[in-house]
Amino acid sequence: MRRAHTVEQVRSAEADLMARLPEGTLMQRAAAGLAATCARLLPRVYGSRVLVLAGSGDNGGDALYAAARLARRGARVSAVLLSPEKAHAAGLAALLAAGGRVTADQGEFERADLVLDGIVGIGGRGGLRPEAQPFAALPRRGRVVAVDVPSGVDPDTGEVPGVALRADVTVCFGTYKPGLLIDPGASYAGVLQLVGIGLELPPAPVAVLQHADAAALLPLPGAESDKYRRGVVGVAAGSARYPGAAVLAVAGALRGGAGAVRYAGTAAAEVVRRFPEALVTAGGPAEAGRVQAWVVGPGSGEGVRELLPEVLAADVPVLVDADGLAELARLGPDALAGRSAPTLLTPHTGEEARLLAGAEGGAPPAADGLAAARRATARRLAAAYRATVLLKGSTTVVAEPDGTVRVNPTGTSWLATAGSGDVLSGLAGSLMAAGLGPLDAGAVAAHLHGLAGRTAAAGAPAAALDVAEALPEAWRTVRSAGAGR
Ligand SMILES: NC(=O)C1=CN([C@@H]2O[C@H](COP(=O)(O)OP(=O)(O)OC[C@H]3O[C@@H](n4cnc5c(N)ncnc54)[C@H](OP(=O)(O)O)[C@@H]3O)[C@@H](O)[C@H]2O)[C@@H](O)CC1
Ligand SMILES: Nc1ncnc2c1ncn2[C@@H]1O[C@H](COP(=O)(O)OP(=O)(O)O)[C@@H](O)[C@H]1O
Ligand SMILES: [K+]
Repeated sequence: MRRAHTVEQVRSAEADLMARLPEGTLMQRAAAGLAATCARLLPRVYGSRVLVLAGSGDNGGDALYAAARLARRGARVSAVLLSPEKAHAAGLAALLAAGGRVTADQGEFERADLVLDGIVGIGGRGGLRPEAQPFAALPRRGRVVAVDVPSGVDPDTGEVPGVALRADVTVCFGTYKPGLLIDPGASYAGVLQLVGIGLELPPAPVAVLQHADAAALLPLPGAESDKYRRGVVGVAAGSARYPGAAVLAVAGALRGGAGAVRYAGTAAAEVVRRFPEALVTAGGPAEAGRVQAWVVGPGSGEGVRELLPEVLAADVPVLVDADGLAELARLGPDALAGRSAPTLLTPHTGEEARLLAGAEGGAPPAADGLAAARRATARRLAAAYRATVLLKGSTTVVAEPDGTVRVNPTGTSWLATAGSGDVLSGLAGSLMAAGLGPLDAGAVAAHLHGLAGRTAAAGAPAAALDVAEALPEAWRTVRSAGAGR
């Protein structure tokens, strides 16, 4: 699991540790790890051109000390001081003593084999200041290594409020920061490299599943399993007008680990024609038979008005998507008040805006603003509805009402294709029926769905059904990393 901590948590852990260690120890640990990564990125250190962009704080100090280490190994290092009078004095002295020099020539950025972005780290607020902005637009020959955080990215939220410097690699200290894992910030961070500096940290508020974590959560049949014990998922989706959504949700549900898929609704004929293994009824959910979780809403159309309350009244986990979310926004959070089983809501930002308006009153907030602050708004929505929220889009965020967040970076923008969300709902509902809680089900579903999107697209457009058909391959990829399960 990749775990991320907030700036406040990092500062507090840092203060505890610094009180016990000689001054400067942490910065030396950080600089040593940073220099080692830089050395690995260069074909050889001796003779390489390294440029340091150093801001006014300890982030600049880390970069200057690391550069001094590279200079001692023969690198040709220069430093641009963005606030010369406030540059980290000891770090600068170390660099100069190792043969580095100060420059004001921005052209060195383009000629460098490696650039160290030490402009600003976890002390940064707002985008790059004017004196640093030109670097973001310059062509580059070498690689840019961000120190702790790409400068201009909000470390806690991943927001990029102005201009930020795009990195090829980010070397972060002590723990990942949420802004490195959540878009748009994540897309500026490149490859992440964690350097341990000995911090003792509290439980992480944000985590990202790795393949092995997802593998450990996958519901696998045991020797004694039968289809009912594996869990049965019910899908109440589609309508005469939108039968395809039912087919796609069932396609996802069949690849989610439940032992059987029941479908209830007016698209029963289309579903069974495409998937003879589905157990279908053209009636309502009450006629479907027992299930361990319901998926409701994709393509349900106006019928959702009767459907949603009926499904929500069932004492099993329920996933609400698409038209179900529009209806829930109309009813407001009270519609979930009587439920004791988990509820998982799977909005994109447009649906999220309507749900927030349904809870908080007023007009729906602008979707652009919600997309830029994904962690905060997913948590706000989860708290308002007291339900787990899976916010779709570039990096999917799964948030619990208590504020716990998992983010998923496995997806690709090729998934932005009609119907791929229906596949995701079927998949996540199936995982809930197989026994996963809503946070795990949402995170594992997003993980598998993202991988399947990559396999299905592989550089060319993929249709939603292709994504569903690539899910078994995603399971195998995840399981092969899960050490023999
Ligand atoms: N925590 C740890 O465990 C360890 C932390 N370590 C390192 O320390 C780093 C944090 O250092 P830090 O606290 O000195 O803050 P930092 O990010 O350098 O900013 C400093 C100043 O920059 C300014 N500024 C603000 N916004 C700006 C902007 N947008 N663009 C430009 N400038 C901006 C503002 O000053 P101002 O100019 O406003 O006076 C602010 O006070 C951390 O990221 C890690 O690298 C490691 O050494 C070891 C252990
Ligand atoms: N830019 C993107 N990067 C990664 N994944 C994306 C992006 N845009 C959309 N997706 C994913 O594609 C799926 C689209 O779902 P949704 O918007 O509900 O579409 P539909 O309603 O047509 O099925 C979601 O899983 C979402 O996370
Ligand atoms: K930085």
